[in-house]
Amino acid sequence: MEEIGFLGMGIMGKAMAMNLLRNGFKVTVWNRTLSKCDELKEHGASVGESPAAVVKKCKYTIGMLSDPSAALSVVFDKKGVLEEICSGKGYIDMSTVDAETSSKISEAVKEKGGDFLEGPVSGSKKPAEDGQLVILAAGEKRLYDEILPAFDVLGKKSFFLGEVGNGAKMKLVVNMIMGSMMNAFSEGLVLADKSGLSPKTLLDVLDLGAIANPMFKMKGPSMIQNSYNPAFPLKHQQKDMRLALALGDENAVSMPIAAAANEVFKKARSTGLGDLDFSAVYEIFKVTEPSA
Ligand SMILES: NC(=O)C1=CN([C@@H]2O[C@H](COP(=O)(O)OP(=O)(O)OC[C@H]3O[C@@H](n4cnc5c(N)ncnc54)[C@H](OP(=O)(O)O)[C@@H]3O)[C@@H](O)[C@H]2O)C=CC1
Ligand SMILES: O=CC(=O)O
Repeated sequence: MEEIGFLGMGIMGKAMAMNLLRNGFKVTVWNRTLSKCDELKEHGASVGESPAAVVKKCKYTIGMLSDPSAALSVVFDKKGVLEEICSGKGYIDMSTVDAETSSKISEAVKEKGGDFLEGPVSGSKKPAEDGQLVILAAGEKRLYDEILPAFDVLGKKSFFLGEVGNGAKMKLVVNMIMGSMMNAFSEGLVLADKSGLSPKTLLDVLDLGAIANPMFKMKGPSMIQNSYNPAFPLKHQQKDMRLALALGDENAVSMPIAAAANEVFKKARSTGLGDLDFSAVYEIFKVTEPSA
């Protein structure tokens, strides 16, 4: 397969690029904070000096950026993707963004003759390291077919969902549910504790019943030890709730549960928990109001 460019060496980008390298792909990486490319370089990656330089060198370039403004910035800014994208090249944005952001990027790339695919992923740091992501692609089907060998390394399953925006929307729906679940889970852990039950026993009970799931199983034990090493940063989960609520607004869908969960994530961000794992929202539920 052709050399792959990779923009964004955050938690996910680094794990994904490393995985491609491990599986024999030639990879050229770029990150705004250049030092985050060092480890990749030690494992055989080349380093590009700008997104434009990476796109110039590679037939396919993947972006994995924090949010809509970062995703737009690497494409539209000086020395961005648009300066070098052209016919015969493809840009694949795997960041979690809204459909409007994705469409803006798609239109600009297509105007230059390039192909565009969105491919947000479900699954966190560990699935990214293990090539077990779920890829929610949409956009140019030809590019999807061409990039599939790389997707097969990055993920356990890829979906092609049709027109640009459908991948973004699917990802936001999934993360809206996940964020609401994390709030309910946190509330339950606190309720168990305050009513004299063992949170650890609650985890065991949950894991044997109909609402057992990998997220409770993976996050629960570290949460009850107040440990929130970031796999999925809380600030990104709050961004996803915000974007999902906007999607609800557009479609006149009432979302009281997600809206309440978003408020708690906002509170967590405002108290300095944004860079911790999203499970740190548990800390907000633990705070007891002073009695009158
Ligand atoms: N972590 C997870 O479990 C998952 C995350 N996602 C999504 O994947 C995306 C990346 O997440 P994750 O890796 O965790 O995030 P990180 O915060 O670890 O990394 C964010 C990346 O975006 C870059 N960035 C931020 N702002 C800009 C900017 N203005 N210009 C250029 N680059 C910028 C950062 O560069 P710098 O190093 O210079 O700050 C960094 O490379 C997000 O959209 C997230 O919602 C999806 C599934 C799971
Ligand atoms: O977006 C986060 C995830 O775990 O999926």
